[in-house]
Amino acid sequence: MTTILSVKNLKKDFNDSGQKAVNVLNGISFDVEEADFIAIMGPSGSGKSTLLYNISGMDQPSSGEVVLEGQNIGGLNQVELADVRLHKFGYVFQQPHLIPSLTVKENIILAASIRNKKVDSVIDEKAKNLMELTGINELADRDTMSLSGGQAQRVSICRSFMNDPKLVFADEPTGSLNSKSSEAIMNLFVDINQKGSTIMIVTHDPLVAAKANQVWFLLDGVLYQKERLGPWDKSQASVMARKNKINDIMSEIEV
Ligand SMILES: Nc1ncnc2c1ncn2[C@@H]1O[C@H](COP(=O)(O)OP(=O)(O)OP(=O)(O)O)[C@@H](O)[C@H]1O
Repeated sequence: MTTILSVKNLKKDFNDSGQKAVNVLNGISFDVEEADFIAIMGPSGSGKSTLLYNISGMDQPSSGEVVLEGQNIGGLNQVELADVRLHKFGYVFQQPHLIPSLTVKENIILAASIRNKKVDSVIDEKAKNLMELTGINELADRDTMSLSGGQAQRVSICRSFMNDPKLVFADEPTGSLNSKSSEAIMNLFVDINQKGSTIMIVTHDPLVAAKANQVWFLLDGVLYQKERLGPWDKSQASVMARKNKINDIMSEIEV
């Protein structure tokens, strides 16, 4: 197994206008291995999104280390960090944040085109393959304002995979979708993970978390429990067993 990301004694405090510091992450350590698919769960306010932002270069931890492929990204300047975000990480948020004046395909290739300074055939081919994989190739020239929530989220997933990210971070990617679209998006993540991508996803939904290989539970800013679920198996019995296991742990920590 190859470790991609190593997090050591990560702490995050927020200081609100001179008031007492709020300790949100209280010393979290873990390793993420290549092709892991990790769901992060925990009660509201336990620090899930804060953890995701602080390990993905979107925010600066108060202390501790985030080591990506042997490099401590805390030691990077803003330009170097932006480079890591652009080339090594992919992001999917609850809201897809697409650019309304661009088509589906233009949204997908924008960052890659800026990086390469032109739209070359490699970028074009890559976008086509991703649209094919996510089932939106027929929407390539569509105005993004006319997309359903599930379609828009597929566009944002394609966009996040254009740079072949080492690690994809997703914060409640199904949070604004109905259950059918949510399941389709999660099946897509399973598919992508089975092709070798490494994924960390924050969710409140046990059915969403059930598709991951591991579920990590946060409580009061510490990693309370890591549960290995193993490879995804879509049989009804397996789905129910995974969901029940997750619910049991959640009810234990939500008391
Ligand atoms: N920028 C900030 N300034 C001050 N406090 C913050 C900031 N961001 C988050 N917090 C606080 O940190 C705590 C954890 O927030 P976070 O959003 O990480 O929790 P969460 O587990 O993702 O919650 P939820 O499930 O409700 O989305 C909360 O008490 C929140 O108010």
